[in-house]
Amino acid sequence: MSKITPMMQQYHDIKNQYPDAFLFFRLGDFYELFFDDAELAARELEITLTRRGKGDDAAPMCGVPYHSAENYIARLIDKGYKIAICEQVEDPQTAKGVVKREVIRVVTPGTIMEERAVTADANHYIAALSGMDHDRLAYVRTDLTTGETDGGIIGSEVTDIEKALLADGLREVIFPREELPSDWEKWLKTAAFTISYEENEDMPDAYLHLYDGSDPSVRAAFGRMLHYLARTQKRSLAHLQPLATIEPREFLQMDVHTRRNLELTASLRERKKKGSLYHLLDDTKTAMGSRMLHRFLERPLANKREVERRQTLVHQLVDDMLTRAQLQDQLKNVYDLERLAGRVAYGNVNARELVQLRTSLQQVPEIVDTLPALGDEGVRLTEDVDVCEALRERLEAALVDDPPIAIREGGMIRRGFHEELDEYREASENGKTWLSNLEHQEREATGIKNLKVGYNRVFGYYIEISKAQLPHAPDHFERKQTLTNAERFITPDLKEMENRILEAEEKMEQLEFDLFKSVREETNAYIPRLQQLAQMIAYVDCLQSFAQVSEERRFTRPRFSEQRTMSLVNSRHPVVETTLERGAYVANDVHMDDKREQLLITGPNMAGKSTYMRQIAIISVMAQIGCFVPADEATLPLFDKIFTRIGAADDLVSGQSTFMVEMLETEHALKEATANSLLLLDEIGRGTSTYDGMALARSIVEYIHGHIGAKTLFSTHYHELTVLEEELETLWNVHVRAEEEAGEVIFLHKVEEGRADKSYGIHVAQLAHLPDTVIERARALLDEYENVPQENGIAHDEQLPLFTYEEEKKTTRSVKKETPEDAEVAKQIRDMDILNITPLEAMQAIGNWQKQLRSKT
Ligand SMILES: Nc1ncnc2c1ncn2[C@@H]1O[C@H](COP(=O)(O)OP(=O)(O)OP(=O)(O)O)[C@@H](O)[C@H]1O
Repeated sequence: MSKITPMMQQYHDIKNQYPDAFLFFRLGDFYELFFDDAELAARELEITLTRRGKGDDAAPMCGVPYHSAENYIARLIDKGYKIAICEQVEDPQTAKGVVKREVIRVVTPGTIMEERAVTADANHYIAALSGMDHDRLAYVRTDLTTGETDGGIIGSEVTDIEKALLADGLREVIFPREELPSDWEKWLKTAAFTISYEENEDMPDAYLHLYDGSDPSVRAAFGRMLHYLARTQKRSLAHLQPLATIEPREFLQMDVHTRRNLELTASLRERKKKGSLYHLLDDTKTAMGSRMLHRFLERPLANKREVERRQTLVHQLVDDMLTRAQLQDQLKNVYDLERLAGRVAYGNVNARELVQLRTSLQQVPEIVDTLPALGDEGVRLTEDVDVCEALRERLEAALVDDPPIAIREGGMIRRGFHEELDEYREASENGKTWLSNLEHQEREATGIKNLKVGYNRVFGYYIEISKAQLPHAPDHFERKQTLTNAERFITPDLKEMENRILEAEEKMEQLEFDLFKSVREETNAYIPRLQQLAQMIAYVDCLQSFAQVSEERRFTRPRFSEQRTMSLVNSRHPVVETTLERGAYVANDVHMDDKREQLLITGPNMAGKSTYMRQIAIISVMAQIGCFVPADEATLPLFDKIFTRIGAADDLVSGQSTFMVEMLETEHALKEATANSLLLLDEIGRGTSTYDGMALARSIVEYIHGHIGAKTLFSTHYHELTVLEEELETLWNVHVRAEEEAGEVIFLHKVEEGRADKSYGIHVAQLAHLPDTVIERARALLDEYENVPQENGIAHDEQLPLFTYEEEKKTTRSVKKETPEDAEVAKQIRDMDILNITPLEAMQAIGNWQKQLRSKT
């Protein structure tokens, strides 16, 4: 380190302060990265790695041009990295020694503001936690682009955190640097967000007004957030909004699996908006409206008054098509006020964006005038909003209609706004007129027809004469530059005018920039009012979208039942319906009340059991966000929680056995559900042996019946369970009907009372084109099983022997005698600890058993 240059010393000093970020070190027109940063960035960004210096001291280096840095930064952020941006903070021309450099901002996944890195219709959250050592944990969540902040108290288990925080768009979480509970460590390893640390959790004085609650943990989490933001952003956070305390009881609670399973905001397989309920309901006209809809879906309400408030407006908007159309037109001209306000606070808004703000404000009075047509609720929305008229007028007076993006090159400020500016402008324009007259005059005076007046950066204004005409050049022309075919001259008058023009232009640009900054400052003072306006507009946009979609798709206004009755006539799954031809979806009724709390659903594979269950949950969610629902008539309980145990698509990733996950989720549901909850359990117990599975399924149903009383839909292939209807008072059998015609199964998708008479597994296998030999053999076996005489006296259908242990033993013996190889394989299967093996190990084990069994023939 002895020969280290002062600049590299400066680099190391700064880098040491930002060990967990790429240091973008400004050197002239480039940001350079060195050492490990350089090697990693070169790999991640696929840019060339070079070296600075020679021999052993040579430092690996790579760089990106500063004018395209935003792009590279966005790519690194996307991969979860942080970037400390280190600028030259003094003029290199006048600096003594090494130019002074400072980190002006640390860009992190949760704090990036740049337009290209944020999605218009999604929030991007950064969260902070506090109170890890207690059994209650506080969180605060902020979207820095819009300034929205919420928070509250949750339990300290991973599932609690997931429920509160793991919305789509969580990009970064700030922790204190202390021991974390061990199950957290495991969870964090698979986390899709960036982890950051901040120790200080004292609420900074400047922000005290943002939290008016009294909870010390929430205050601490908010303090942690603010310190982290201050440390990384190093600028005003004036656009942060007061913290909205989230009271879980006010909302319909769903865990992460449930939200994913129901495909509320993203499709299950591809995790895309398309195919989700969000996509279906989103006919919003503004990005703010679209983001609010997303938040509605993440947190449906459990507060009836609030739901009905939304419903009332949606109802009005459905009925009053004219007002709806008017609002839609008005909303189309409203830009993203929330993010514009954020950029104003951040000091990186440009004149074009302020014009967008102005255009939006010009729409507001019309929207405010339209809303009262929607009755009392419409009027209520217009109360307390400030239409920011003075700001609108100021922006109208100050800014031209189509300003450039650059803010230092003039062309932004309207004539008549500022006297001095107008004078400079006039001077510059007069000068230009003088110049264009000059060309004409000199042509006349000299008789040179192709004489030209031109401008270049090096020589300024000049008069150009072609070589052939040179002899006619008058004496007072001073020669300045010689080209191949022409000669360029200046005159004293020309130079004087040039000075006047350039001086005026330089002053003009500086003055325009100053004026722009002062207008931006003035806008700053309106931020809270703009945010409030943005909320109102987003709300109206969201509800008009509900109304539009409800009308187009023939949704109906649901009523809420105090008696916890659910009665749906001709209900549909709104998303599946759109994937089928018009009219192909089979609508179904649902009836549940306090005498009919659990429905046991049987029916063949592919009949539509899962769809029916999801449909009920989705309709409940739609009702609780204030939207109409896909049914002819709908009465619903106001649920407090929804639990689902459907499918296993995500389970493989977590490394846990599918059955274990199923049991963990069931445990969670049984512990948390109340009589006001909705439970969807799809084929519980199918992941273990028939005997085990059926026993578990039965005891779970009994438990829900006896201890919880939640509205429950339970689908099963264990037809034996249908006898429960006789034992459990509030449990009823329903089935999805299918018919057999000429050996083919026809799915009717119709849900009817009573149990299914038959399973159609082999038909479905046939539909899936399994080899004919397999199908025929299966049919023969089925016949054989079905014809085994019944001994144990249980009332059951034709399919039962397949699932009865005693029968299985019997039939197995009748088919083939057990060999020593069979016994050995059976022992290995019995001894296997399936909770502690990977899917790959399971595959290998099956492969071995196959080998053993095949070797005996
Ligand atoms: N009501 C309906 N009307 C029309 N088509 C439907 C209806 N319900 C389901 N379907 C169609 O049937 C397919 C299978 O439905 P679903 O997955 O719900 O069956 P399932 O009974 O749960 O099957 P499995 O027991 O194999 O899981 C769906 O993808 C859908 O295309």
